[in-house]
Amino acid sequence: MDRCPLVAGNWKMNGLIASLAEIAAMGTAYDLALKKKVELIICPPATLIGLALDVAMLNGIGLGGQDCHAAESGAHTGDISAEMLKDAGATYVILGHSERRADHGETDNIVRVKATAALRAGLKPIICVGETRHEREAGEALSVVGRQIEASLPGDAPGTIVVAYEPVWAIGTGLTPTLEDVAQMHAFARERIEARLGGGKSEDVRILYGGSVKPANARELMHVPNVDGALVGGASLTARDFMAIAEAYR
Ligand SMILES: O=C(CO)COP(=O)(O)O
Repeated sequence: MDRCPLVAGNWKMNGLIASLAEIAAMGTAYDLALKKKVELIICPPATLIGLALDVAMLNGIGLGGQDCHAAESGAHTGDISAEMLKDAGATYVILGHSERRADHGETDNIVRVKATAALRAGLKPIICVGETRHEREAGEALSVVGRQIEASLPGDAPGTIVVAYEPVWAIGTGLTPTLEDVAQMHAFARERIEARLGGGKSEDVRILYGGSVKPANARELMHVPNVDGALVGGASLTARDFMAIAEAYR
């Protein structure tokens, strides 16, 4: 088992050309010693991927998209294919984020088909799963996430895929699960990923925690067993906060 931790910034629908200065500042703080400890990527809005490429590459920071269409090209106004993201310079793509599941009705089936498209294009999918507050309170968190893993991951996916556990109630709220709950969920997720992919591949799959990761809680969350990094929303918008989170791995 040799999983390099991954800290990924999800900028969601935030970021203008001026925001590229934050990526440049992240690069300044991402020194050689830290590069050996943790991989960093930023998933800006698609409008910025091409523009961010030079500054990101120069600094060893990767880029990802936030969604893709299942088809390679065609009559799908407003959509972007995995091949287009790859062409623009992305190496990852976030899929099945709870905001897309809620805003765009994305089901596990849709997420799985998109993940297959991402792999076809040579992108690493970051597949998001996580229970709602209602589901957690009903004692269904594990079963919901187990089902999402089973149905959202392509069964033949390689160990290079990434899974992000993001409890919906922890996103943008400042709330986080207890460290015990995170440990339980991540261990369970790895079991379910193994059941889905087989062949010991789950040992290579990085399982990120997401939901109100901040500089103040990053260190303890990132050191929970089976937590292989973070998917960061709000705190990824500034170099100061994002790099303070990455420092948890120094
Ligand atoms: O949804 C998230 C990342 O994908 C988490 O967002 P916050 O870090 O803002 O809670």
